[in-house]
Amino acid sequence: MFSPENNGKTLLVKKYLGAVAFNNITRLAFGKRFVNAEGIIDEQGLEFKAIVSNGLKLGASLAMAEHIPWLRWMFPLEEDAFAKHGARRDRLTRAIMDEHTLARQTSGGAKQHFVDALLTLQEKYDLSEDTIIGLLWDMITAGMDTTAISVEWAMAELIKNPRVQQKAQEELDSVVGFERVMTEADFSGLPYLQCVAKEALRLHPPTPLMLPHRANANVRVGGYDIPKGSNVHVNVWAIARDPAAWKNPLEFRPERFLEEDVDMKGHDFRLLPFGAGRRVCPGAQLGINLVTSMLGHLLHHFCWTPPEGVKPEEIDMSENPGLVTYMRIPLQAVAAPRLPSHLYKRVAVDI
Ligand code: HEM
Repeated sequence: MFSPENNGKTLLVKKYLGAVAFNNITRLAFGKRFVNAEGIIDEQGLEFKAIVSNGLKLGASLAMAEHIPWLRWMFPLEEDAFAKHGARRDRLTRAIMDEHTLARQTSGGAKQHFVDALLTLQEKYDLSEDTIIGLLWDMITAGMDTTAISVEWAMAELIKNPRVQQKAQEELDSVVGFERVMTEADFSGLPYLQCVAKEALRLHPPTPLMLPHRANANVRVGGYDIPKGSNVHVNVWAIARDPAAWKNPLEFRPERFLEEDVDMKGHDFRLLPFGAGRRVCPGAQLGINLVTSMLGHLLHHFCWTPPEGVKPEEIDMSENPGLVTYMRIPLQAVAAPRLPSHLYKRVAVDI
């Protein structure tokens, strides 16, 4: 993002967010960056990306067949394609798992990545290899797009609302300053930034209908009879915009959460971007941290404005319908650096 050729240029924001979210999740799950310091993706990374996008494609066809039964004939279950996809995914994951097992054997200790945690606990909890592969891919598919989408919507709101952007930047400047970059340890001193992330997740939950739940008994909820076996979707998007629950619900105003601390991890039913109950998102806190971290870095490092000739209020905020809700028109913006140049260099990290 910070390179002379990007100066004053209109950037497709999601291209960068996708790359960061990909790195975040692969580092957490596998302790691996598949992208080098020059932004070049290696062979394993290309295979990884291809598997992710193929999985999304197959998942979408499955969802269609599942939810619109009378259209099922149009989306025949491609069993062959699923089997091939599974085999490809397992091959790559096994290779990475073997690398980790070897590394643990040679170093004598366990590295702190999700794959190491699972492999170290394999015997104790009787986890099969298939279960470990399944858990790793749950984390990857559930954690990558959700975080990138949330940040894209948040950035659109921040460009539409320069007052909020400036206020978040002033907080970052006073807490982090101009001589270093933000770290997770700064979060507790950045309450406004945290409220910005929360307000973005209120107005733009990336999974607006959560995940489908199936009623395992006949129940009555809010006066509606739900027969056993029904698929139930909870519209958390609509609840978070309900004027009966929120003052000026359509306004992007992070201050509302400084005035009233509303839980967003399943305890306050007005705000449920991560769902609630037994199947609540297990990655909620990680998701919040990743979104806060991406937003903090983007705001500390750059001032964001719409492309030349576009007014902030003209940014298209319509949604692309789907299980996960992308912006229909991907956000484009201009990023002006605001820190000394040495703070934009990539730093090698021990992963
Ligand atoms: C902003 C980021 C995220 C949002 C908004 C989000 C939202 C959600 C929602 C709404 C559900 C369904 C809950 C329900 O139906 O009750 C869910 C499930 C899940 N999420 Fe997340 N998520 C995020 C990030 C993550 C991350 C980072 C991970 C893991 C690394 C993760 C892992 C999962 C898993 C494994 C499930 C399925 C849980 C189950 O079915 O028992 N999520 N998420």
